[in-house]
Amino acid sequence: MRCVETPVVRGHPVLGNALRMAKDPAQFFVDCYREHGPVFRIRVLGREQAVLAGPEAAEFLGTQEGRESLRSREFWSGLVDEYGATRTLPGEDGASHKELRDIMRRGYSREAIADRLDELVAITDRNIDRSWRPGTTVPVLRSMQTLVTDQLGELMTGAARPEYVADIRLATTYIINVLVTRQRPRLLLRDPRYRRARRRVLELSERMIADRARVAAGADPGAAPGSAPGIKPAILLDDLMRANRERPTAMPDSDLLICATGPYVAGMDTVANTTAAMVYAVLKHPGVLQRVQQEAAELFARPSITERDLRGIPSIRGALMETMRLYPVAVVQMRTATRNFTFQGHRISAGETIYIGTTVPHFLEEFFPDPMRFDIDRYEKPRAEHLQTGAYSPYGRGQHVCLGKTLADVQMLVTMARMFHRLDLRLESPGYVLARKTSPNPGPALSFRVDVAGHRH
Ligand code: HEM
Repeated sequence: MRCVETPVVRGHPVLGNALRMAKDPAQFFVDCYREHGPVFRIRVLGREQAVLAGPEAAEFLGTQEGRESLRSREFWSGLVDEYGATRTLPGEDGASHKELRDIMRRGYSREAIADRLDELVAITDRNIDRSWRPGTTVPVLRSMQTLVTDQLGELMTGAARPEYVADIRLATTYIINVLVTRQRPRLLLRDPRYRRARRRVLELSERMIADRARVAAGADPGAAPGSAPGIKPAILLDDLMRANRERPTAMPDSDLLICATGPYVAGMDTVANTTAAMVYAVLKHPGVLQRVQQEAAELFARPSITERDLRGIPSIRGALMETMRLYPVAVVQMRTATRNFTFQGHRISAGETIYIGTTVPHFLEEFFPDPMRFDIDRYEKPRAEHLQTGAYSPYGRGQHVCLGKTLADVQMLVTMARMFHRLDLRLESPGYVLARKTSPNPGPALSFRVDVAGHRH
């Protein structure tokens, strides 16, 4: 079969497409797709890579051909080496990936959080009372990072560890920027601030595991020197430790250490960016805010909330889904070609670095009419625009599709419902346009602040 010549996106002689991509990655890939079609090549700092974009590319990730043609290993090998592990979940493929995913499935599932929604509300309240006081101006992204780390720590690892928030944040930033997306040079890993954060995160892992072992042994972890009081259930950590005990070749000590902090690396920045963007998007649309607050008032009129109750909040769910469509945290999925293959008539060679532009359809008129409009009613039947083939992929696609996606949905729905219920927030001015950053993940800039006009409840 004759192959089509793959277009190369024009760019700066030295920087290639780096600047355009760094400015607004989602828009960059949409523009390229419009100009060049579903396959094109870009150059970033001297490296050329293929991009497969659009609905067919998103679907391709989930097909057998896609699974056999693409692998994730290279993108995560830097992290594995840096932390002395043998493998990580996002960096494995095929049977090895399945084995790890099976070990972690229960811990990352809705089961980990389903009967703990009141606890989630209590953690949110604790953060509101501490950091969102009436009359103050709050840096939204930082505050959401703190809140999310508090939630993930308590719900997934058994105890909130506020003293480690700054270290987790810093280490995660370096991991994503230097080791995974490689937007920054490796030299930065020598930065003493990173070295300290890395040490502290490993120390956190060791503490979590030691505390959990004491719980399993029946000791009161609150009484043990150096351990956090009030240890809670932690399915993920328990399952990881069981695998470590019973199948040490599948989960050696070195991998246990890095897997234990997985929820933070996978969940902190993604959830904080998304919820911060949702704060902006909802405040920017007063009609949406009103509907969100109405549903939240009904939700919290109940003495206790369950997962079932979350089915009755279509406006809040629509606002979250619309935020994830317009402000995707994971714009592309990064892969390497395992073999030569043809996609849409274009030849891709084994060993090539590939970006799969799964979120390009989020911005296409043919899937989402008036795509830049924040329209929270797109997701209810009969419209259900997201259900069109390949249209909506905020959590990725295929075998690496976000393992925590149901948990993340629940976490974000409850958190946002609670915050809009309790807080009277205002944008700097009604005309304010969100300042955005792209590193380590795309999201609201650190400068994004809101005024807390008061507490509603
Ligand atoms: C806004 C929230 C989130 C978004 C947008 C998101 C997005 C994603 C995406 C796109 C991937 C696939 C990456 C790839 O294919 O290379 C992924 C993987 C993953 N996510 Fe999430 N995520 C979110 C929150 C969470 C949370 C809260 C957790 C758990 C606490 C989590 C755990 C994971 C895990 C364990 C994987 C690796 C799955 C695998 O490789 O098999 N995520 N996420």
